[in-house]
Amino acid sequence: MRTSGLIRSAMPGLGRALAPAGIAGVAGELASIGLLSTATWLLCEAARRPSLAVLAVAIVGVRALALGRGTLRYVERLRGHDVALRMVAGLRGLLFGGLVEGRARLASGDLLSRLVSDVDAGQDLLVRCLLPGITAVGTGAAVVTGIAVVDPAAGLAAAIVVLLAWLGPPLSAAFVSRRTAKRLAPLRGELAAAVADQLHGAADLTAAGAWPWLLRHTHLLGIRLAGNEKSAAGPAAAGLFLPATGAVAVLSFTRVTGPVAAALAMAAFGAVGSALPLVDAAAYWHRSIRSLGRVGSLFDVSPDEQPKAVQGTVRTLRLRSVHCGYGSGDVLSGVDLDLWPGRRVALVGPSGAGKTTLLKLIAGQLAPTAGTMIAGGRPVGPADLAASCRGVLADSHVFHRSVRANLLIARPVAGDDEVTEALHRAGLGPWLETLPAGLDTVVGEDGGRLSGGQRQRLLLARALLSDAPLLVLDEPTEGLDRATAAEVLASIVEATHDRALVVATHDLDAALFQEILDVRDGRVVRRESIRTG
Ligand SMILES: Nc1ncnc2c1ncn2[C@@H]1O[C@H](COP(=O)(O)OP(=O)(O)OP(=O)(O)O)[C@@H](O)[C@H]1O
Repeated sequence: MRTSGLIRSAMPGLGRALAPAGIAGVAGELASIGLLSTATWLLCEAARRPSLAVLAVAIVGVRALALGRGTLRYVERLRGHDVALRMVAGLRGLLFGGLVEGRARLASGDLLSRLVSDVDAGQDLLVRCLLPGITAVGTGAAVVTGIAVVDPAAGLAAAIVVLLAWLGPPLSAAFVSRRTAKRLAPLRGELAAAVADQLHGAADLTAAGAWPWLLRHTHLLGIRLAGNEKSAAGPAAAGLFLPATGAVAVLSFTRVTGPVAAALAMAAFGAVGSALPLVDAAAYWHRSIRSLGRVGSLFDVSPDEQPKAVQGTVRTLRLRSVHCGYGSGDVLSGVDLDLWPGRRVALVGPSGAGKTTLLKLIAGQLAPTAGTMIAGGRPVGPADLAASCRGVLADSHVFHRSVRANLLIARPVAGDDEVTEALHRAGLGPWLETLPAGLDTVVGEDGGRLSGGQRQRLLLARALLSDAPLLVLDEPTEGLDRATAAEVLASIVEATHDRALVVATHDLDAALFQEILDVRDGRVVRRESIRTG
């Protein structure tokens, strides 16, 4: 999806919503420049000892402008951030809605943290780019017009410097930031990794006496980073001379003299100064547009990946000659598999053979690169499978919430008795009885307060509680002793007699399955059908 379309969908009527903030921004900046000019005029005029009445008007003007400046800036910040936060909320809603409905997908390399910061970049685009842009252009145009009304020659001089300030430093900042961004990002990453190494490996470094080497490496990285950041700040530093240039240009060309000339010079100083935030805006513009482009690309789901009009959920699945991988070549080649309610299939084979990859394909987490996937006589895509399949996979997440909340994610309407039964079936009954807070026990970030085996079985209980017709389990009894593992697996098979079950295991109890697929190097090399009673 294009960035402009993404923004329009996330926040319809953005222009209208942003207008009050833009107007307040320009008015606030004009009040600030008016204050500077009036105060300058007042000081110069006071030296001539005019009547008190003349000065009194200017003094009231200064007070009013000072009050107006603060109030208008407050309104601009309030309105601007309100619109920006609403837009970010809209972007999140759009993205999560798209993910749920299969109109968007996360590429496998998308880290959650990057996704969050990419969405937040929408806020920067409004608050740090668009609003400063509107304020700078509106203020500059209004002040130059004002100066030209008093003295056209001074107006022309001011216009040239203002134009220079609008274009020169921002364009060179955009150019420099584009060039340095390529060097800065890896340098920052390297520095962060070196600092993390020092923190986590402190004991080993001390024991090995390797501190001096790593400290020197970190120090050199810091120096290189500072050097690059300094050159990135060049255009902003050069821009600081421009306001004074504007004032001098007006004083050089104006035909008016005395306090009015000083006031005009200060007005030009302020108008050029109002363009300085454009330097930051230009740097942020590039970054924000790239971030939003990445968010938009998540919506570029090919027609094959979009949910098809399958009637109901996928209950039977036929894979024929399916190939699939992680973007750098196929891991699975030419896999055939048939699933239907009550079908129990075991995947066996050496580590790295492709068992998990096949489970991810069935769960709709990976798209096939070739072959067909048919359900109910129609072709289906990953989104259809994702809606019909639950399971236990290595990257399944445990939420920092209670045991109950972690299970109810699978079926929010389930009662406590069903939740407890699922936990018992997954072999967590004895553990549950030891918990003082029972189902209300909070399990820690990603199940950090659970042992590896307990975490795995909590995920298993969640999958069992769901009413998904397809279940995929990756080593569901890992970490259990043989007797308990056999008991848990038998209980799973009994609980899922009306669904299709695919289990990847290194610890096979053949009697529980109807078909065993031996996977090696991404191919099914042997297929054994077990006759069950
Ligand atoms: N996220 C990934 N990105 C790229 N390659 C991957 C990814 N996950 C797995 N692979 C590769 O795919 C191949 C199959 O891995 P997979 O996890 O499916 O094997 P497995 O049979 O489940 O192994 P194990 O029994 O150890 O879990 C391996 O060569 C692995 O390196």
